[in-house]
Amino acid sequence: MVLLTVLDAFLASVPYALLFYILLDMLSGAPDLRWQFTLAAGCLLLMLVRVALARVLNFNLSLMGFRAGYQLRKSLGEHLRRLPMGFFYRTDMSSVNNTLLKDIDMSEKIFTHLYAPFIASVSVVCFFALGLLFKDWRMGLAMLSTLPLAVAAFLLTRRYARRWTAQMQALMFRLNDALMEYIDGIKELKASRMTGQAFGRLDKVLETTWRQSLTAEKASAWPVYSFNLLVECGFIVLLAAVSWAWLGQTLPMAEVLMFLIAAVRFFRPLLNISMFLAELNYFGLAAGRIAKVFDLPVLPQGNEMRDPDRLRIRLENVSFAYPEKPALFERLNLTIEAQQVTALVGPSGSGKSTLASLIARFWALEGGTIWVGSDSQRIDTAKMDASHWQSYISVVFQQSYVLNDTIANNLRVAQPDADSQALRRVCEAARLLPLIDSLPDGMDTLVGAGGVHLSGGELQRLSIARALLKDAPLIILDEASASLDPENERDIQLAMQSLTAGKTVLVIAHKLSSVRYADRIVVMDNGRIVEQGDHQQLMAADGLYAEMWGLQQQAMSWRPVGCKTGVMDRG
Ligand SMILES: Nc1ncnc2c1ncn2[C@@H]1O[C@H](COP(=O)(O)OP(=O)(O)OP(=O)(O)O)[C@@H](O)[C@H]1O
Repeated sequence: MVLLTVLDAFLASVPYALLFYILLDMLSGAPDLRWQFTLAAGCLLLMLVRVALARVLNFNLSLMGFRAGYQLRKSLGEHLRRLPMGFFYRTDMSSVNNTLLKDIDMSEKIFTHLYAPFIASVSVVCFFALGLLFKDWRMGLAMLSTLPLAVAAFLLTRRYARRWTAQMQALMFRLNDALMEYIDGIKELKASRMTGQAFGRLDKVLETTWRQSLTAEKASAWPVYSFNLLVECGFIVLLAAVSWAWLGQTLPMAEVLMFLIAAVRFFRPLLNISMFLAELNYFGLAAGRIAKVFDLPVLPQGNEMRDPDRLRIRLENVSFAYPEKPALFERLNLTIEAQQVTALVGPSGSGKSTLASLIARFWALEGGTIWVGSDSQRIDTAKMDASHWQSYISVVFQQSYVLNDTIANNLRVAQPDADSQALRRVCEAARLLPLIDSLPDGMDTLVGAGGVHLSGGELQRLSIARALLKDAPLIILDEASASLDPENERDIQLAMQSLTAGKTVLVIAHKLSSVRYADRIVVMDNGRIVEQGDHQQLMAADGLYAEMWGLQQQAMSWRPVGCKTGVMDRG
């Protein structure tokens, strides 16, 4: 591709040499029209060759750009997939979005917009400089006289400009974030009548960005300004040299004209080069940000592909701490029996969700082991291939994730080749079928942003249907903590019964009544397991569980009175 671009630049320079001979002939005492036509026809032919070449070049460069962008996005996506959950909690995701959307776009642009023009400009400049030096070294030197100064000025001001370029990009990203924050939060802001304050905040960011970006824009243009100014001074030096040589009769008119025409052709790509180099500054910063994401350490995983003989999970001396936080679990031990329902209960913040996340390997342990399988064939889950282990698990979060796609495609995330009968079967079990059949496009109805709105309960049932389709032997359920209407709640309970039948189930429970019949209830408090047993045993023990049960029963018997004052009274 480089050779083709250089060839194209060479072909672009040749007509100027032909022009010289046309001028020479015109200014001679006996112009030869046939000779001039032949040379002009040569120029035309070169132009046609260049048109054909440009098609090949543009097509291949676009292809290279899209391929590079595709590969980068794919590898970045793969890398993000292998990062621990901690990254997604701690990192400002808008910076990752910016890297994924803007920085990679910029890398694509390098190929589609910069690569060929840059090489072509450098080649044209080189061909012209060599050609003119060869023709008349004095004029050639005059034309190039200010170039070293221009390069030095460019290099000197580049460092200063780079700082401002970085600042300008940061400002743009800040502006994007502020806009996204405003748009994302507009529903809640409206509800709490705070759009005015929030817009004031956005307005402030807009104003600061506008003011600072003006300064930054001026500063970052310095290298291009100084380079262009000094390069153009070269044209003045050339004019003086050409006039001096012509007056001294050491330069014929044809060469005077040729030098002047060629100078215009020489300086234009030179000025372009400075713009390309300035754009390369932006690319350098984007490449740095992309490299930073690639440098993030991934969740360690093994390559064990054995299938566990049973889905019995044993946590042995498990220790874990969130980054920059004190230890949450220290030497925690727990067994989750195969094909039983184990419920995790406890006060908010006691560590229920974290425990489930560790089993699903969203995080790496600090110490201890999570085994799967019977005692005779136990496998360390940390040594298993992550995708292999996750193929055994279905997680149903209380806040379900929905793609902006059809219901069918949302379900097929769990099993891409599932046929429509399988989809209907799981939707029936998840109590979604009546809703889907009432929609005009049925399974092909679009949901998510821009599609049909689904209620919280319906979304959770969609998530259950997805888990049913995956048919994994270990189910982790994060029970909805928010109150649902009785009908929705009953539907979800029935859907969950279908999902969990015959499986190993771990339920993170917020309402004790819903796990009353669990095979085992594990009570957590402050990162420790304080009690375990079935409902009867725990009630008899009269500990934390019995206390929580009593409080929830009391809460259930409260009813609102005096709606006008909002006072709650015990019924
Ligand atoms: N991503 C995180 N980063 C840092 N700390 C976290 C993170 N997630 C949870 N924690 C902290 O870990 C502790 C346990 O949280 P966890 O969500 O596991 O409790 P939980 O029992 O599931 O709570 P809830 O019933 O309110 O959902 C809490 O102190 C919480 O603040």
